Amino acid sequence: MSEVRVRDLVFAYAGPPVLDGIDLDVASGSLTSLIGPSGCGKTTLLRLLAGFERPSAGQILLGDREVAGARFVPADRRRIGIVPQEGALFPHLRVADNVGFALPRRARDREARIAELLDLIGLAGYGDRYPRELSGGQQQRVALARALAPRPDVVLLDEPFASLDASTRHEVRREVRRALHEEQATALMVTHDREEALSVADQVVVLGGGRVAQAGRPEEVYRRPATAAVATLLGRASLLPVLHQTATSVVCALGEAPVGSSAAANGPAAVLVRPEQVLLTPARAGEEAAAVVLDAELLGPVWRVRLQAAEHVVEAAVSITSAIPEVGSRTHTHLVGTVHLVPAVSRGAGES
Ligand SMILES: Nc1ncnc2c1ncn2[C@@H]1O[C@H](COP(=O)(O)OP(=O)(O)OP(=O)(O)O)[C@@H](O)[C@H]1O
Repeated sequence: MSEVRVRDLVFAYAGPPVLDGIDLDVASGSLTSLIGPSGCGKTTLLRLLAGFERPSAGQILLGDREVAGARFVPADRRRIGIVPQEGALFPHLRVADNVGFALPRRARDREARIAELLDLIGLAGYGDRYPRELSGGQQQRVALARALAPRPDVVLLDEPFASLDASTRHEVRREVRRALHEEQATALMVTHDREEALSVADQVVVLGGGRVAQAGRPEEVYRRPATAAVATLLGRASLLPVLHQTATSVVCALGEAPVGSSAAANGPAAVLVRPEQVLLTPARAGEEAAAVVLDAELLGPVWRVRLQAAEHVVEAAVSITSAIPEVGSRTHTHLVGTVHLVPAVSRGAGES
């Protein structure tokens, strides 16, 4: 499998550029998830990588091979495997023939490769079935096997789990990740789902405004987002003004916390507070406290508690095993661990 390199890629359909200077690296044998607001150009970028569109400017390299730039290699000569959202299998072909579709009919190792892939996706023995006899999750695994069969240089997955229900989704994405790793596939996956983007990938790339807003390891982009927009795209977040700052700590409406990192070295900053960082201690009768409980919503393992702290509404995640904070009650707040600072945006713009 090859690494993918994209340099200063520009693309426009008819009006202004949808992609306006994309730089991207995907290491050989790794999985990158691509996430961004709706309409930011994720699918367009996949189409450019696949060779379905020609860039207006810039370069795409698969390994050492330039496929777009000074020259243009068409889609059928790029050695790229594609896993679309759903409905990708040929309904009239059995599972084995779907998997072997891109393998030459007379190839000596055709049957062995099909068997190997069915085994890889946990569907050994399903080769004689038709797609309609499989569940949605099994169909998506077959679509992956079909994309991997000819040992492509790169695999592109366009929201491959979007049509699956929540419980199947978890299992199928774990399976797909394992299969991609076992095949040492270089893969790029578009997703709308922040949890999916963070949980399956070696690298998360966030698109916004036609460019790469941030690229990094999942934990890095979640914990140390470059901007308020990246922070809120990847998880629940409150962005609070800095009330006071020393060399090592900040004070905000929820109290004081040490600063762990900052993406706002050159200007005004906001404090990024994730719900899981906010610890609540109910105030005793008559005691002054920083926040008032507005409401609480059960999400399963945690309560999502909304608090009013000064003029800000802030979210806290309270474990189901703790006491439920009473609506209207006052509570002390404590920030767990260090906080990260992002460049301040106009009020309300980055809150979720
Ligand atoms: N064939 C097309 N012709 C003209 N404009 C298009 C075409 N396809 C997409 N666009 C526009 O290009 C922009 C990017 O679309 P794209 O589908 O790549 O975004 P996306 O990030 O994948 O969106 P979503 O998350 O909603 O699937 C959008 O504004 C879209 O309306």
